[in-house]
Amino acid sequence: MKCTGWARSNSEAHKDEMNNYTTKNIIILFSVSRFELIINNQSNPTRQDIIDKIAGVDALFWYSYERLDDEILDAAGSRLKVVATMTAGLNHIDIDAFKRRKIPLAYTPTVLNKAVADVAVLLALAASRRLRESRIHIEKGLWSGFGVQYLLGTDIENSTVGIVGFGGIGQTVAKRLKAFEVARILYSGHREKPEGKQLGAEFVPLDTLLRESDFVIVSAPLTDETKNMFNDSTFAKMKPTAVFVNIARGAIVDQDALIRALKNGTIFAAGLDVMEPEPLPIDHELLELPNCVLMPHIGCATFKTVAAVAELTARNIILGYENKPLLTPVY
Ligand SMILES: O=C(O)[C@H](O)CO
Repeated sequence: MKCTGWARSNSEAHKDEMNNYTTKNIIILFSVSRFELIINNQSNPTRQDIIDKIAGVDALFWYSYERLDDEILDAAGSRLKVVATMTAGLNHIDIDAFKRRKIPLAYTPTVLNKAVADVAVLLALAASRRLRESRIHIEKGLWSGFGVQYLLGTDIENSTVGIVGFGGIGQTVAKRLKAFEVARILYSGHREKPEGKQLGAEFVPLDTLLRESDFVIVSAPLTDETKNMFNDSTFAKMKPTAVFVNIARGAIVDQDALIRALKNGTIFAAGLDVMEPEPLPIDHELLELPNCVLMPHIGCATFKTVAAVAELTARNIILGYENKPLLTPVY
């Protein structure tokens, strides 16, 4: 049995990390199930690199945002029995192609909720307390000492926080926010969730959320409906003191509109773990904005979480190969 894994690591350090903390468990799991594991250690494999190497595998362990579609499934060939993506997001996958071919497909919801929610809170605090600007002040010698008006930020205590997309990650963010004694948690989405009441969160229309929130945190999946959902008109509805956080997918935001909103003071600040494109070019305008805190899409990147996500992916592959029900099937 052959299974191929594709890492998206783009630095030697990241690769070592993968090897030490993630691949070790996977190798053990696969070897006891008598899989031959072909590990791709190539930094930034191109689509063609992937296509060239996956012919004849029984399973794909997908750790990449490369589109997973008919072309890839054709390249893998008729032996392919199961595919598992090491992501909670599914926007890079043509799910219909899997359904048509009846190939089991697994993903990794839930296990990364806490790590990603932590990053949402981290970015909310970092942006509201002007972390990037503060660092610039120190580096450039602009720190002139104590000043009553110096680098004032906005408080999270007693604030209204709006969460757009109240799935597992959004709900975990709400749990964490309790510790900060926020005044209200609002959420929007397709429907009211039973967990909302338990968490003391109010289901409101998006416009209400935008108008009333001091922090707007996006944790919705990227779909045709959410693509560019944050644009000039959405930002215009937000408070000029609002902090915008995105830990979901960059394409949910019209990034040029966000840059305008940050430059013009339409909103106060932003914290982003995701952007477009990824990796962000080093001369991108987002990097020049003092009121924008950026992280390179590492929401789930803790040693423990990545290991758990990798293990779940491997277990799904083994189950799928043995024709058993997947732990976390996509469909
Ligand atoms: O979809 C996911 O799993 C997250 O974006 C982690 O990278």
